[in-house]
Amino acid sequence: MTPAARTQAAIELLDAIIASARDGGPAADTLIARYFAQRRYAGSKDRRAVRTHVYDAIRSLGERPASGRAAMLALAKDRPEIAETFDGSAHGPAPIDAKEPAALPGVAPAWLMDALQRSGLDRAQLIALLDRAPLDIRVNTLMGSRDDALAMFEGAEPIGGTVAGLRLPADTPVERSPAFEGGLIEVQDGGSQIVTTVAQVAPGMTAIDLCAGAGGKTLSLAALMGNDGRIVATDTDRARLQRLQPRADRAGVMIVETRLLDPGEEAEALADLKGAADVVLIDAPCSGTGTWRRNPEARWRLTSPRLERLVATQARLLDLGATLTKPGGSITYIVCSLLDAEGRGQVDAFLARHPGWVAEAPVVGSPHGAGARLTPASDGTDGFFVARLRAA
Ligand SMILES: C[S@@+](CC[C@H](N)C(=O)[O-])C[C@H]1O[C@@H](n2cnc3c(N)ncnc32)[C@H](O)[C@@H]1O
Repeated sequence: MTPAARTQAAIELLDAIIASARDGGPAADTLIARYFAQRRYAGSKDRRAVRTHVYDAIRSLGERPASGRAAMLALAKDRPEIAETFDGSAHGPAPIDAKEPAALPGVAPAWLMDALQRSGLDRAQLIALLDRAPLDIRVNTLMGSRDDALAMFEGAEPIGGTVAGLRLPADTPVERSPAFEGGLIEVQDGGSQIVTTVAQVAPGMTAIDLCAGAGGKTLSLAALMGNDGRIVATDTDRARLQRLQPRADRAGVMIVETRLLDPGEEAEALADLKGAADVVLIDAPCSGTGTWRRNPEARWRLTSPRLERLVATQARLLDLGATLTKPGGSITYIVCSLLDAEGRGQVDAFLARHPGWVAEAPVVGSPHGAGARLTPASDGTDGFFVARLRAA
């Protein structure tokens, strides 16, 4: 592909990503994969270059742009080599008209910037939300040690604050490595590993991972429990939950059972586990403002009504967690968002609704309200809020 054709491809992809963000369609990565699956003539260098254009544009624009062309015009303003590709050639974009509007640079939509600033993030922390995420893995201590894995990956470095985390050079082909195929490692952000330790699970416990998804944190819990005890992993998303068991098998995890929940009828499906859990982990569905490093277009998707629905679901899941916890047991509440409505405020509201419960300050990240927070700027991880709650 010529440089102009690469710019045109980025414009087309950005049009699809903008529409998908507006209409609740697939993620940018999925759309990029589909686009190139239909264009086999594009080589790996073309694909990489187009992808870089697309993500550079997404990262640089806070508000959802009007079109892919407006987004690429914004990039072209500071990058003469991109401006030159608007050359009207056969497969390239039409020349730039001086009066054409370009999208405006920014970190996030104005309403979200306000909400994040009110949640205590300063400008440097806001900008760091859009850094490029590093490649982190968790060593499965059921299969081997961190030193075993260190020896298998050139340039690997332990992640501070984790017991089994390693940071790898970008582009390390992790999923094709023998360590991955043999279950010694999983791809997992260092922050995810750190917040899971707040649950303080131990061998022999009964844990409920209420929003287990495909099991990233479930497998962490199982390793921390030494594969001894019981973990009930639940979710309302069948496709995600179905991915958990094969991952558990690969990781040698024997103590997990999965249970699919119907939205709104979670309590009925868990009636037999009332008061049974030493630990309930609630890795709640959230706006994902802490994971923009990986999904920067997510900030074009979020709306205020969607955030309100998420906050209501989180409150309902916390109340359900309280019924599942045994006397003296605890809830660990996690969101990969830095909005107080989903974190600090959510926990304050829980404590007000449940006078018998107290918050125990987690010893990770920085204290934030009754919990703690990790941020890309301060911790070099995705952004998280985590709190540990116990029936007094
Ligand atoms: C942040 S993700 C969980 C990620 C997962 N724990 C991990 O570490 O990979 C939140 C999950 O909550 C699930 N969820 C949404 N509503 C739910 C509900 N009412 N009950 C249980 N899970 C729900 C979503 O399907 C999603 O998988």
